[in-house]
Amino acid sequence: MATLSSPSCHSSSSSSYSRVAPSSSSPSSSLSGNRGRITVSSVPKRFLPKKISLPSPRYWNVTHMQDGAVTARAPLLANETPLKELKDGLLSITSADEITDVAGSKLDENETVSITVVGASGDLAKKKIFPALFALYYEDCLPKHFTVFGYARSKMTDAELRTMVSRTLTCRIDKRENCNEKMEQFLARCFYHSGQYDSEDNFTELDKKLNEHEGGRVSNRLFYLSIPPNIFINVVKCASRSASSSNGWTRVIVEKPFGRDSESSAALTRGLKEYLVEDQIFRIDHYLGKELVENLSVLRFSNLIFEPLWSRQYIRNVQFIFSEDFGTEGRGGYFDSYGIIRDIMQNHLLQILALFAMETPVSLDAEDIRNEKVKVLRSMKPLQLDNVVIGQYKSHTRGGVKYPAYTDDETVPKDSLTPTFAAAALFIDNARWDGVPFLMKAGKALHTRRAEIRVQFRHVPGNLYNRSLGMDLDRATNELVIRVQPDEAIYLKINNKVPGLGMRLDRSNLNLHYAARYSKEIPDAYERLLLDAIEGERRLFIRSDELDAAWSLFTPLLKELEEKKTIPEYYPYGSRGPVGAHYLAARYNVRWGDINTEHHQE
Ligand SMILES: NC(=O)C1=CN([C@@H]2O[C@H](COP(=O)(O)OP(=O)(O)OC[C@H]3O[C@@H](n4cnc5c(N)ncnc54)[C@H](OP(=O)(O)O)[C@@H]3O)[C@@H](O)[C@H]2O)C=CC1
Ligand SMILES: O=C1O[C@H](COP(=O)(O)O)[C@@H](O)[C@H](O)[C@H]1O
Repeated sequence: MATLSSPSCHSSSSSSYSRVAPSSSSPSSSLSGNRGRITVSSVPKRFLPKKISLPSPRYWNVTHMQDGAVTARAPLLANETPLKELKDGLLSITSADEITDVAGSKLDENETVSITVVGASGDLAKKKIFPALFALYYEDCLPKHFTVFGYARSKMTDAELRTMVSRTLTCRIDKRENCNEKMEQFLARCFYHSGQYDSEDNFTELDKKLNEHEGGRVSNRLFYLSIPPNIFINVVKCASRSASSSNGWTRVIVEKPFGRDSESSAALTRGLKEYLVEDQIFRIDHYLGKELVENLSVLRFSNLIFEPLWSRQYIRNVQFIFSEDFGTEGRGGYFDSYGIIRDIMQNHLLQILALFAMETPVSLDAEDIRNEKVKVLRSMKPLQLDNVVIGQYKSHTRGGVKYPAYTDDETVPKDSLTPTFAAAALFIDNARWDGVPFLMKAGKALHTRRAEIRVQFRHVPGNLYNRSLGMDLDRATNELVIRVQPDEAIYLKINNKVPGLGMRLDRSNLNLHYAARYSKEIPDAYERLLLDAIEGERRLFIRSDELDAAWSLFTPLLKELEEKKTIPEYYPYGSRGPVGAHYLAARYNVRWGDINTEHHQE
């Protein structure tokens, strides 16, 4: 029998999460997946929630409790499996081998998952979605019975889709064994149906094909909307009316942008909810699937040393930095009606900020985490124009190579004022963060590609070594850096003595460098998120109230920028961006942490 320990998609979750409310009076209340076994020891009944939404079996949650019977749910299991009865108010489960195989070969003989990539001919599908699905297949994370369907208007045969997909598939550096064989097996499960996005008839044809592949099993269907947002509702309408599952679940992954402002986002949500309930909607923000973003909560909540420092008392400022060393090449048409604030800040950076600043959630359950994130977002003041700097890249020639201006893109109007760079100062009006500047900076066509979180700590009060630290005490404060990409790392800058008989201080890094620490290749964010959607785990997807709160912060500013036709500060392609970002930070006595990196080995 396959067990939890075998597929590597489980190795990352060798310890799992309990839904049981933490309490000092609770006896051992952990629910841990340990090499194929679930161990729950002596959890008092009062700590078990009455009703739990669909769980992720990767995290092996107890899902349901009724009349004293406790059940856990595996990913693709139609019927919940009773584990053991509650006795005297205590749950005592030591082994649950009968629900071991997440990939489903034992448990879901009668179940199937069909993944339809709508917009299969597009850039995202080729670049990210098909490769992520293959990676999941390679890692044995997909259920035994699964089918992938590409759907788009372009005419293509199954064979042509397979050829297109095969060009983008790669094996992990650390896993090349049987790679070609696995690719062939995966491609044999990929099919294509050409159709219009607003044709119920075309979706009925798709439904027929899906039924044939599902072969009478319980059908679970995931639709990935990898299409421009103006056709989301058409597709959801047709898919839900003509191609949703009749006896299993139907879920829809929606790609950003989720609107342009509060009103359009609310309209999109209303439109989606005409055909789907909130639990069927998986709004993806792929930054939430990145390894180091996922690690943020682990770092905070499983290490004693960080959480006590995580407040205005010890933290001077926090910085969220995103930069790309290329422009909008190829995506100018989309980008020009959104700009960098909507493209990166309102979603990716704000989501990371919410995770960074939230209070400890009651549990790792999706709703508990999302509740805390919403609270942070709702505690923030809408962004003010004078707390924002915007920029746009202009052409630049370096080493004989001419790099284009943003407006050189043929799909961008020559007089476009759309920002390709923005810096902003945000504040959270709650007891933990009152007065702490949360700075964001995001830009395209800058000198480097990186995404990181920087936490700058306060000065040491009455520091005995102030004289040895030099004039610039700010630079001598501790700084925690979480480098999301590239070359993932978490490091803490500390002061130390230079070895020798004298007393000279130096700055060094305590460094968790992922490439040095782990030989395993880090999975792409889309792999984690696709697997979560298949398993019904919503923790890393955006709930509609989170989205509303996020738009409320940015909508007034975005409108003001557009109404006033604010002119962006122009910066050369490949530079560090507008100097205005430094003045903005200086207003809050902050220096951007990424500026020093050239002088220090990080
Ligand atoms: N590409 C990326 O890196 C990222 C993309 N996204 C989002 O993911 C979604 C898909 O992105 P991407 O693949 O780049 O998009 P594309 O522009 O490549 O569009 C995907 C497919 O949709 C169809 N399509 C394109 N334009 C239209 C139109 N005006 N009307 C009807 N159908 C159209 C085309 O298929 P056909 O003509 O065959 O029907 C196309 O192949 C978008 O919402 C995007 O914002 C999010 C993050 C990153
Ligand atoms: O969502 C988006 O993200 C990409 C950057 O993603 P990454 O995972 O490569 O860092 C960005 O290029 C794009 O403009 C934006 O829409």
